[in-house]
Order: sequence, then C-alpha cells, then structure tokens
Amino acid sequence: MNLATNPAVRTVSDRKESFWFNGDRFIVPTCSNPLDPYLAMANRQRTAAGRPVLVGDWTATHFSCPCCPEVLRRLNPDLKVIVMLRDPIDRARSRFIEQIRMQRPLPGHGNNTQVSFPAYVARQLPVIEYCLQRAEPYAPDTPLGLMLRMQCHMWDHVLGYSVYDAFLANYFSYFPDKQILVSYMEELAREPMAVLRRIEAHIGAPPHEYDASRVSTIYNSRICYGWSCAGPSRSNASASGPSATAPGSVTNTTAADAAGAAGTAAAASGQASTDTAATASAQGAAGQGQSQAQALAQGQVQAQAQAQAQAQAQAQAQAQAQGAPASDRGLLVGVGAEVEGTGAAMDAAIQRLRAFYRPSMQQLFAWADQGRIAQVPPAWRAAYA
Ligand SMILES: Nc1ncnc2c1ncn2[C@@H]1O[C@H](COP(=O)(O)OS(=O)(=O)O)[C@@H](OP(=O)(O)O)[C@H]1O
Repeated sequence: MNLATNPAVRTVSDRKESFWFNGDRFIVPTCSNPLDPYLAMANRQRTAAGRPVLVGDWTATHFSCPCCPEVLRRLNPDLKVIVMLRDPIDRARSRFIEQIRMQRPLPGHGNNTQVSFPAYVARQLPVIEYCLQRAEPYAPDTPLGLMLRMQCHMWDHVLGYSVYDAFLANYFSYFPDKQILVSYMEELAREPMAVLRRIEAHIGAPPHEYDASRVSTIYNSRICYGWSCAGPSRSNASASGPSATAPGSVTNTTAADAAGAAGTAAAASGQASTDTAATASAQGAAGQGQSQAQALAQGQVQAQAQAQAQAQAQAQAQAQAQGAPASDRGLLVGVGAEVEGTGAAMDAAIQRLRAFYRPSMQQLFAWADQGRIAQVPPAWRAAYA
C-alpha cells in the first residue's frame, strides 16, 4: 500500500480492499456483483485526483478466487496484475494465528479456536488430500481439472491458499505472462524500495520518493493486527530476539496512515474507464533466509511468545490511548506457544506441509526457470527440493 502514496496511483475504494468480487468472508466466490458500480468507483477516484491516475485494488483474496481473473479481464484486458507470494508454510501459519487472534472461525472447526497449528494441520490436510484424490481423474491441465483443484484448496484459506501454482495457473490462463508480476515477501522484507521500483515499472507509474519510514514499516503483523500499530520492517528491525519486530519499537499510526501499509500485493492498470486494476496476493512475509517455522523448531518459541505478548500489550495500550476504534486496536486474543505449535508435533506438521506443498513449489521453480515468473528466493529451493 505504500504504492498508493505515489501521486500517480489511487485505490479503487476508500478502503485498502474493495472486496467487490468475492467478499472478505469465505463464501464460494461467484464474482456476481455488477461491474458498473465498481467502474463508477474507479471513475470517482480519477475525478477526485483531477489528473490521469492508475487505479488499483489491493487484496489477498483475489488470488484464490477462481472467477476473479475472468471478471478482471472483462473489466480491463490490459490489467497489470501483481502477485506477492511468501513461503507457503509461513503464510499458512500467519493466517492461522491471525484467525485465532481475531477469533474468526477456522475452516472445518466451527467456532472452536482452541486448536494448535499442528492439530489443525493433522485434521485439515487429509481432507484436502482426499478432495485432490477425488479430482485426480480430471487432467490438471484442463480447465475442469484446474477448477476442481482450486475447489479443493480454496475452502481452506489457512492451508489451501498457499497452493500457489493452481491459482497462478488460473491467472496465466486469462492474462499474458508479461501482465503478471510475481514478487516475493521475502524480498519486500529485505529490500522494500527495490520491490516498489519493480512494481512501478510494471504498472507504468513514475518513480516516487516514498516516505522512507513508511516503506520500512510493517503493518498488520501478528504483533498487532489492524492498522493502528506497526513496527519496523525485518530489514531494519533491531535484533532484539527471535521476533522480527522489536517489541519496544511498536508505533502507532493514525487511521489515515492505513493507506500506507505494505504487505499486501497490489495491481494497477491503464487509464480508460474500464482500466480499473485488481490484485492478487498471498499474505505475509518471512524472515530473511531462515523461515519462521525453522526458527520455531529451534526452540525459540518461548522467547518469541514473550516478546509478542509485550509488544501486543504496548501496542494495544497505545492504540487505546489514541482512541482508535476497537477493531483497529490490534490483535484481540493472545496466542501462546501451545497454539503456535512446538516440539515434535510442530516438526511433524512442518514436514507434512513441506511434502504437501512440494509439487506446487516445484511448478513455481519450473516457471521461474522458464522466465515466466521472477526467480524465487533461494531458501525456497532448499526447503522444497
Ligand atoms: N513490509 C513487510 N515486510 C515483511 N512482512 C510484512 C510486511 N508487511 C506485512 N508483513 C507481514 O505480512 C503479514 C500480513 O499480511 P497482509 O497484510 O497481507 O495480511 S492481510 O491479508 O491483509 O490480512 C504479517 O505476517 P505475520 O506477522 O507473520 O502474521 C506481517 O507481519
């Protein structure tokens, strides 16, 4: 969302995500909302800007939405798509913790949030695998085969949304490769400016002098969800423990700053009335080089939980003092090490997930080798070899 501070770029709605096509609750998306109001929103942004601007939409939910690329192509066949991917296990863990902290229902668990990540994996993975087994007779490279695979993955937004190749293949079937920029959160964490420059070049926006402190700020982290508190990015966080964000340095931002949040992919497009942009993303970022899962497996869970609890308390107190709305005061429910997962159970869950994601990751590696997408972070090759 730093991109939205570029005067040449605007978001289609006044919020970060429009949720126009598939909503933010996990119904089966049909993309059936009428397009005219969406186009009208885009035109309002252009009129308000009073100059030619690129209008974009930012969300993690378009990527795993099977009907989205079709409707987006109808909106604008020249659309520029940006996909931001993260190590699939780190993404799944981030999502899992987010759901628990925000007390949102987990797939297959009703309202039960008393579940650890390893227990979640043990219960859900077989269900997805069974679904995939049933879909096997349909060749995966046919539209029906791909649709069935996506169906198996999309109902579990914790684990299934990390099966990137299925959702990316769907976008590839609606847009030429050159209109899809695949980027990696590991890179964003390490060199946010370089990633922003690549995105600007992709969408055709002039380079902008971004506010350096915003560029290196992480919003919506597991330390504090919502937009009222944020911490330094992994690229300049002080090494104050295994938690990438130093607890002492959590800062508050105003609601207006929400538009500057990074961490979700964005896309923007050209300028005609049907040019409205859309986005696909996979949530989150990983630490540099070593995945969080590995770090946890090395026994750092306890310290991390402590650091997070400290940061959470501080951030929430600050947000409350500033009168931020309750929904914006950061995470709501603390998550202990037992929920995050530890020890042998966690190791086993990670191993299972590595095996589960391997074929999908291998497909990404092949696309990277063919030059269809940017080279993947080297750590991925080692983890999913
Ligand atoms: N700039 C930057 N660098 C590194 N990491 C970042 C950055 N911005 C967001 N994040 C991490 O991304 C996770 C939240 O992703 P999203 O904002 O896309 O979430 S959401 O889909 O909009 O809910 C969340 O991950 P976890 O903290 O692991 O849960 C954020 O910490």
